[in-house]
This record gives sequence, structure tokens and C-alpha cells, in this order.
Amino acid sequence: AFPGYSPIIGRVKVVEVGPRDGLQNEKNLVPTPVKINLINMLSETGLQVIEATSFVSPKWVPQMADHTEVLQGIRKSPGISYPVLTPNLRGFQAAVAAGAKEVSIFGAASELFTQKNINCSIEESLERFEEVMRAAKEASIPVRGYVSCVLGCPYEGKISAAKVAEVSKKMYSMGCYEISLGDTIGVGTPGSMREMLAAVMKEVPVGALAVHCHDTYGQALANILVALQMGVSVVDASVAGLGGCPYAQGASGNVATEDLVYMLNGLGIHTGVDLQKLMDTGTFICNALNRKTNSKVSQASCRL
Ligand SMILES: CC(C)(COP(=O)([O-])OP(=O)([O-])OC[C@H]1O[C@@H](n2cnc3c(N)ncnc32)[C@H](O)[C@@H]1OP(=O)([O-])[O-])[C@@H](O)C(=O)NCCC(=O)NCCSC(=O)C[C@@](C)(O)CC(=O)[O-]
Repeated sequence: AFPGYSPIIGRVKVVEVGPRDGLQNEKNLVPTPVKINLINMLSETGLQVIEATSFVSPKWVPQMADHTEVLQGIRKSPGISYPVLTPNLRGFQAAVAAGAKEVSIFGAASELFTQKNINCSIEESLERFEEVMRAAKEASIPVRGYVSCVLGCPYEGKISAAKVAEVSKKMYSMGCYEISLGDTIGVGTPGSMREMLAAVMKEVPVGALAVHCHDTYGQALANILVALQMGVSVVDASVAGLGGCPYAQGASGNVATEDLVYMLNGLGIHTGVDLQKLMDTGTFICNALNRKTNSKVSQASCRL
């Protein structure tokens, strides 16, 4: 155990967001069979949650236009959840029709980012989410809530921890079972992560919080370590460190799942994820996209 390690974290749940967050920003359309293969390979690694796709407007994010084919084409393994993003009721209904058993709504603590990302104000977004929550409750579908820009915004700069806490509280009170706090542009540091989490934890129980760290400034693992020390036990990550948000230009990918699992293994924290299988999956998708992995662990293991 490392200093400050909270005994409540014997196990960390890794939420793999590569097939969605990882691919949504790819310029060239990734063939649907590649996406399906990626998810099927991830399903063999021991991950419990694999975010599969988004039921967003294909005009806004063309890369996710094949959401139905992807969700229906994958092999759904028992015990694994395959949540999908749903920005509004229309997305929710399409997702359920395609067989989704879990969805995520996505808001932000920044007014301008919300406008650019989902074309409405924070207040309007919360009204849309209420509609989704009502429908989800009726259908007994669990809903995860994202709050973006928790440590900075590409349009507004610094975001106050109080605003993050306020939006998180509203989404949690609506019935989201978990709130994933997104450092969308990866500008946070262990200092700002600690301050933000302390504010949010006054409003949302730590057991219902996840962190979602992009690695633009190379701070993701350090920020995650702080979150673990504060009792967070759910961490989002993207295989090969793929990703970014189309409405947050310049933001690099999420923390690589391989690097996260390597760190957690080193801390003696159980994830149930097979690192070698994860690295093989990273190699598969990097070959398919014709790009180098962002995972330091994979890079190092290729050199050794
Ligand atoms: C939210 C909307 C739809 C509003 O978009 P809008 O243009 O305001 O919506 P609208 O209601 O005026 O409809 C416009 C058109 O979109 C259609 N439409 C409307 N809804 C849907 C739907 N669900 N699925 C498919 N089509 C839809 C609708 O039918 C209409 O079609 P038209 O009549 O023009 O042919 C749009 O802004 C959108 O799709 N945004 C998605 C943006 C996105 O996916 N961003 C990336 C994910 S967030 C992220 O990456 C951050 C995160 C989660 O990873 C955490 C972090 O890192 O911080």
C-alpha cells in the first residue's frame, strides 16, 4: 500500500472507453468490422465494462454513425456491460432498439463546451437528461453520467470546482448510478484534481465517482493516483491511449488502459484484466489505424 492508500479500494473497476472515445475522433471512417473485432478482443481481456459506441447525430460525429451495426455485431459476453452514449431521448430510444442494456448521458461543467458539444446550455442539457432518465427508469436501464471539463475547458479555461460539484450533484440526483469526471483536455494536475474531487465528494458519495483523464499534459496517471488515494475506485481508460473529443481540439487520448493496468498491478490493486491480452488488442487496433500506440507500457515491452 502506498501512503494515503484508502483501504476501501481493494479492487478498481476499469471502464474501457476505446471503442467510443478512442475512435470518435478518428478522421478516416474506421470499418465497422474493425470496431466489432476491437470490442470482441477487449471482451477477452477481463474488462467488465466496454463502452461500445454513441447514439449521437451522424452529422455531428460521422465516425459513430454505425452505432446500431456495432452494438448488434459484437459478441456480448456474460458479466460484461457495453454502455453507449445517448445525448437525448431520440438517442436513448435508438440505443434501446439496438439492444443497449446500459447508457450514458454526457454533460459538462462548462457552458461554452456544452454549447459546442451538444448544442444547448447546461440548463437545457439537464432538461434533456431528465427525459432520458425517466425513459431509462421505465425500461430499468442503468444510466452513467459524464461531466466534462472538470479541470479546464478549451473555450472557457479554468472551471471552478464548485461548478463541477453543482453539475455532478444534479446528474447524480437525477438517478445516474455513477458520475464520471472528465478532464477532457488533460490539463489537470494532482493539485487541481485533489481540489476538484474534494468539492465533488461533498455532494456525491465517492463510491459513485469515476475519473476520466486525458493525457494531453502527461498528468493522467498522477491524477488517477490522487483520485485512488481519495477513495475513487472506478477509472476510465482507452486501449493504446486512443482518443479525444471532436469538440475539444488538440486534446490527446485518454490514459492508455495498458498503462493504467500496469500501475494498478504495481500497487497490488486487483482489476481482473490480463495485461498481455490488452497489449495484443492495442497492437491490433494500432495496426488497423496505421498508427503508433500511445501506451508507454506497450512501447517499452516492444523494445525489451
Ligand atoms: C446532441 C445533438 C444530437 C444535438 O444536436 P442538434 O443539432 O441541436 O439537434 P436537433 O435536435 O436540432 O437535431 C438536429 C438533427 O440531428 C438529429 N438528431 C438529434 N438527436 C439525434 C440522435 N441522438 N441520433 C441521431 N440523430 C439525432 C435530428 O433528427 C436532426 O436531424 P435532421 O432533421 O437535421 O436530419 C448533437 O449535438 C450531437 O449529436 N452531439 C454529440 C457530440 C458528441 O458526440 N461529442 C463527443 C462525446 S462527449 C465526449 O467525448 C466527452 C467524454 C464523454 O468522453 C468525457 C470527457 O472526456 O470529458
